[in-house]
Amino acid sequence: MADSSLNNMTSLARALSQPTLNLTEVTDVFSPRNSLRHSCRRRKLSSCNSLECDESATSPSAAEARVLVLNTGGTIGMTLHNKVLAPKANAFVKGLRKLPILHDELYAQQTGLYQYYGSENSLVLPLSKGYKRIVYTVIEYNPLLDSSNMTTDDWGRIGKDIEKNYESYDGFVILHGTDTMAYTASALSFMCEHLGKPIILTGSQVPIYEMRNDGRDNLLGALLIAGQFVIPEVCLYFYNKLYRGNRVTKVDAGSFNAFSSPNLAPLAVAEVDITINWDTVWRANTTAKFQVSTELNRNVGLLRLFPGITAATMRAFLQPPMEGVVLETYGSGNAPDNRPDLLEELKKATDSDVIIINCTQCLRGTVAASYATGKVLMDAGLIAGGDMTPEAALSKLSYVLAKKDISFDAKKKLMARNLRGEMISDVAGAKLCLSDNRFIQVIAKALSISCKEELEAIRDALAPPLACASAKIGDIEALEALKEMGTNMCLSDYDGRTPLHIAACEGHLKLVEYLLSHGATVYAKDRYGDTPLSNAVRFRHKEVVKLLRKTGAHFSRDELDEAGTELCSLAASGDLEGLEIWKLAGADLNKPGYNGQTALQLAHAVGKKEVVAFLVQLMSKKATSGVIEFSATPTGS
Ligand SMILES: NC(=O)C[C@H](N)C(=O)O
Repeated sequence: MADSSLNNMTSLARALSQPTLNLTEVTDVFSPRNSLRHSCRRRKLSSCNSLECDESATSPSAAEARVLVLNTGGTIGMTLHNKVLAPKANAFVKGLRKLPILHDELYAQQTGLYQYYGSENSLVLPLSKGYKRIVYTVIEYNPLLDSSNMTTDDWGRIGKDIEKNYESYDGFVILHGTDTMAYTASALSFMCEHLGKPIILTGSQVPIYEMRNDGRDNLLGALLIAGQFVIPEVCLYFYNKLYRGNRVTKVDAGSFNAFSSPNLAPLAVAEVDITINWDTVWRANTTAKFQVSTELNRNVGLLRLFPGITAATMRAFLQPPMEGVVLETYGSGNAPDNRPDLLEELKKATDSDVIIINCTQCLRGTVAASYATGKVLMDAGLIAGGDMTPEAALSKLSYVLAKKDISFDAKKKLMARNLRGEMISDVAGAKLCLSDNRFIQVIAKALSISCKEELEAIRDALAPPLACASAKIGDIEALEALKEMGTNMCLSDYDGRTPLHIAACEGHLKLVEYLLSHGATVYAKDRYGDTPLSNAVRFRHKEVVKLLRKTGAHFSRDELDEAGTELCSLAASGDLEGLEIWKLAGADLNKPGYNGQTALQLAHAVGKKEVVAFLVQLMSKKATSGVIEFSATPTGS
């Protein structure tokens, strides 16, 4: 342990002493801007000169973020009908337009927002404290549902809508009734595989149309987080807190503070500032592309143990077609060990391939094999559900049991494993404590710092530039050391540049792979609005482009807007390699440039025959997952 810390220190020291490690240089790797590119991006933002649209709102090209809102129903949009609350169709967006905290009509008009986004359901928040404009589009479901009416089919529809729109938005907000919100949030957390963007469920206890209501704050908070932070999780936002979706349960029907996450601290709190608890945020750790698995097994159920339950009740519940059961047991996962009749029913069910998960009825705590009354359940073949909520355990069963391509044993193993942060993992507790880290200790001593909060503050201040510096020279060991300190690989330097941006510029494929497997996000945008993908394209790192594409990276809307002009300039200069890499990165070669001409038309007009031939060949090939199936040597003319 001491040795490896010392090694890590050595490699960090090495990173720090590299002559190439001038931090200004590192972060300036991509600073020079092409003014044409940037003026193309700005819609009509620069013509906006009202007091509402101050300079900071209009000058940086990365100032707008897009969020898709799926309105499924719930109290937030309900009105009274015959003295009871029920959803009201086609009223929500109209209502929002009248609320200045949720829509800035002047900005929308002056920047041509409606024409640009082409939707009457597009709205825009006032400028955020972080100088972002969050433009959001609302899709209203028909019918709108009280969440008590939700089924697994509705979960599938939400999942598919997110999948369909994934590349066009920075984040997603799902408006949902509170009654079954914890179930939907849990289910979506499993259904959304390799998620890289925030999906935030919210709703309210009082309709947004009423004078005193919690809907406005909840919606505003969810939008601000979804538009400003790359939290790659299905979350639930309520009463100023952002929770991991599969950790929550509804605990209060009469309070604005309706949800609790008993076994996991909130991912963020929205107080004077929005503070993200990055140490807790789940990291994607994948190089695979986002997809939604809508296959769910409905033969699952929840059974709450109670004193005096009969064997007949147990038997009836475990009958086919039941395939998976969450047994809500007492305390730390206990059941009577003096009831052989019950234990026999459980054993018979597990022997006939019913998966039974042992979850506690307690709000807080975990299942542990500390009592004889708990051990009998393990002996009967139950799987320990750790500290999972019953909602998470049930939806996980439904998701895992529906998997077609894996064996029954593999399904049991998946149920025991932490898949999306829904339970304490095997390595829980192994998280490195900052005070163990020699590197931080040395700094702390030098600065006479002793308390944990101060140490964390130092780590958070030092880590981003150090990680970018390590990325610049391709030093995985140094990154490893930083990771051991608890550094979040998504943190950016003062230019908004993450280690992944830098590694993509440098073409360090192995390091890009490392970062992607350790929590880096492909959707990070620097202060110029550039993504790691556009950096890799600019510096012609083909393999990095392929890997980023495979992981789901795509050009941002702004980058796509200017692709035509960039392609024309490559065509004009006969830059075949440049054209190929843009195609690899997913650009549409038919996109016209600023004067309406496509790259092909331009090459033709200026007599670049080899470019014409190359483009024709390129356009006939399919670029799937960043691979174009042809050789780069152009043929014919
Ligand atoms: N507050 C709410 O949203 C409760 C409502 N019954 C629902 O779940 O849709």
